[in-house]
Amino acid sequence: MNFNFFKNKSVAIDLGNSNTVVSDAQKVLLAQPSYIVFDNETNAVKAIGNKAYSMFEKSHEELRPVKPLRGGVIADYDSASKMIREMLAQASMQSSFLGGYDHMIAGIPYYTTEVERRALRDALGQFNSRHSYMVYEPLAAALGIGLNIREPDGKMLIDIGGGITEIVVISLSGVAAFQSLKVAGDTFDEQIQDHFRRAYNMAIGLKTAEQIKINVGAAIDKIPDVPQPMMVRGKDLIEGLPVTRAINHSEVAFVLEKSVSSIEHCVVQTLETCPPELAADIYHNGIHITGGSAMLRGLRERFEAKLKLPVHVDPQALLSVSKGIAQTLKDTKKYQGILLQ
Ligand SMILES: Nc1ncnc2c1ncn2[C@@H]1O[C@H](COP(=O)(O)OP(=O)(O)OP(=O)(O)O)[C@@H](O)[C@H]1O
Repeated sequence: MNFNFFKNKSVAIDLGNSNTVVSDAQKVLLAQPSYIVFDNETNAVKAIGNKAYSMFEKSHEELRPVKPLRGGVIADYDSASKMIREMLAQASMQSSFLGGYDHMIAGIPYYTTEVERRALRDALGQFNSRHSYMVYEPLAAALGIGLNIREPDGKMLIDIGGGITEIVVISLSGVAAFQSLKVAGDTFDEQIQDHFRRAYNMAIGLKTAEQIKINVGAAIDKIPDVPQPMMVRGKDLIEGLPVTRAINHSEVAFVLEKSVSSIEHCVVQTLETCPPELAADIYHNGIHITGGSAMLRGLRERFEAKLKLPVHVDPQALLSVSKGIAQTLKDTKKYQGILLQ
């Protein structure tokens, strides 16, 4: 007999704008795009995660693809709840025979309204869990990259995800200064898509725009490892015919300039509003960047040149939040101070 079946399980959920990561205290159980596809007529769930993402922008009227989160928070409650349920099931995190989960901890952006927090709380409430908590994502990310957030030592963390960028100064398990802006990976994709339309009368999908960003995207022109230009396929808006066109990293850097400089501006503002003792710590510790969009080429070099500070990019930028939440699962007593009801 499997005795684990009788033991309550605990689960960490990083419900992101672009990706959802489900883990237990030890390991990642599932990491998939935050997408769900419904049957338009019956409202049944047709696909979630990778499969749903592959159907995006390629479906027909019988299917309804939904991206339930926008700007890092739940925008479509019903779809988000169903997506979480299906993902937990896929991650083999069905509740135990004896009834539900022990702990459920989910990440939430630092800058959220009470209504947005309630949406996540309610989505977790559908499960029978003895304790459910939320934790601010930038604090979880800091834990995930191995920073000691409890000591009286200022640490600046920039989390650039899909829908939101959060810049926080952490000390004594709390946030001493912060800025949040809804400019992140999705904005980059939209700007690339828009550029093709305006400059070349060429329509491309958002998934293609994301591929361009990942393959040849950059935050500056002068980068150490220059990628090969990418051939992009799309549709000519005037003739309606398929066309291809090459794009290189310099052009993408030009397109992303406005968004990247708005993030940079917020980092400067956060440093300006930061108490002097903590600013001195940051000058010593440097800045940590995480979240999937931290992997944009040249971002580190650009921030270092602008801020004259060491900048560390997290090598596991897509997983820092989930690793941090998993750490709080391991010892909920120790982290009680950062767990929100
Ligand atoms: N190599 C890369 N270069 C640039 N961007 C990347 C790269 N890899 C992934 N991304 C982008 O990272 C973003 C997803 O990051 P992440 O999973 O941290 O966000 P999220 O947690 O889902 O979003 P949020 O924190 O806003 O809720 C996407 O926009 C994706 O295109």
